[in-house]
Amino acid sequence: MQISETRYAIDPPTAKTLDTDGLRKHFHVDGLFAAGEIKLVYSHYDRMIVGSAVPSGKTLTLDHDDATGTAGFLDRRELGILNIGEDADISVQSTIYRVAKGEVLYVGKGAGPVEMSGHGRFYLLSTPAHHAYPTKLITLKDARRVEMGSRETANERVIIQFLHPEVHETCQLLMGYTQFSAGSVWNTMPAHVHDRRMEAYLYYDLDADQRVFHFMGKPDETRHIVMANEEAVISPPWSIHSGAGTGSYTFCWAMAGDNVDFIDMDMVPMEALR
Ligand SMILES: O=C[C@H](O)[C@@H](O)CC(=O)C(=O)O
Ligand SMILES: [Zn+2]
Repeated sequence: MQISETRYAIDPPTAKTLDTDGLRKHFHVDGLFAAGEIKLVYSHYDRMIVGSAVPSGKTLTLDHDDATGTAGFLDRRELGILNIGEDADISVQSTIYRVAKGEVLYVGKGAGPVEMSGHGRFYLLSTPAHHAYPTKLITLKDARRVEMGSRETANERVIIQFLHPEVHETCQLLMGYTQFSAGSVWNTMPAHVHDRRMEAYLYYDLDADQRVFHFMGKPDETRHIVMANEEAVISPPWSIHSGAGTGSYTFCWAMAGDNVDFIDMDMVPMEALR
């Protein structure tokens, strides 16, 4: 079953009036990774769709959703799929891709139905597309690694870039995940914004009894959202997106917008944060 939900784009003056429930209703995404289901959340920020598919040994097909107003889901969209579960198969245009945990399958515009099977836990990200780039399995070996942070500031981590112009060209979807050195728990601090691009995070590989405090908001009007394992959060283009975990975790980041320039960020000086 495919469940679609729409999240409208909230502006900064509205965001600052929201209480905990209001913030969660607009930005926090839970209930993903339900067994036997495809779940999709349609965000009006750059029309990114964030979702999941858990075939649970059967086959789930992503083919159509009324939300896109097209016959086929991928008629005018591209798709990135990250497997956070067991190695599993995805079939696109009669080719079967064996996707291991930590690998990303890019599916280009116009590729048709996507059949997911086995015991994968697939995280789905889709954005509008204007060109058909080839469908490709991107392995850890293909991905680009950028080391950041230090032990002293508890943010020693590696940013592993899968959908990035130097790895595999896409229309607007940029995607990868960040892993930490033992004991490092802070992501994306010093914080940044990029008003040209929105971003979505999925926190995973977090123990069930641990949480990540995810920070959002304009730099001078920050809020936090408490995140459990396998929960996602939508970051508006004007918002910081940073988090600190009470335990170890990995997170998948994905962006869409005007450019595909990963390093195009406006860094926020510490003294500007409030
Ligand atoms: O714009 C880039 C994104 O916020 C993330 O890639 C940041 C990140 O993975 C990190 O600092 O760990
Ligand atoms: Zn960012």
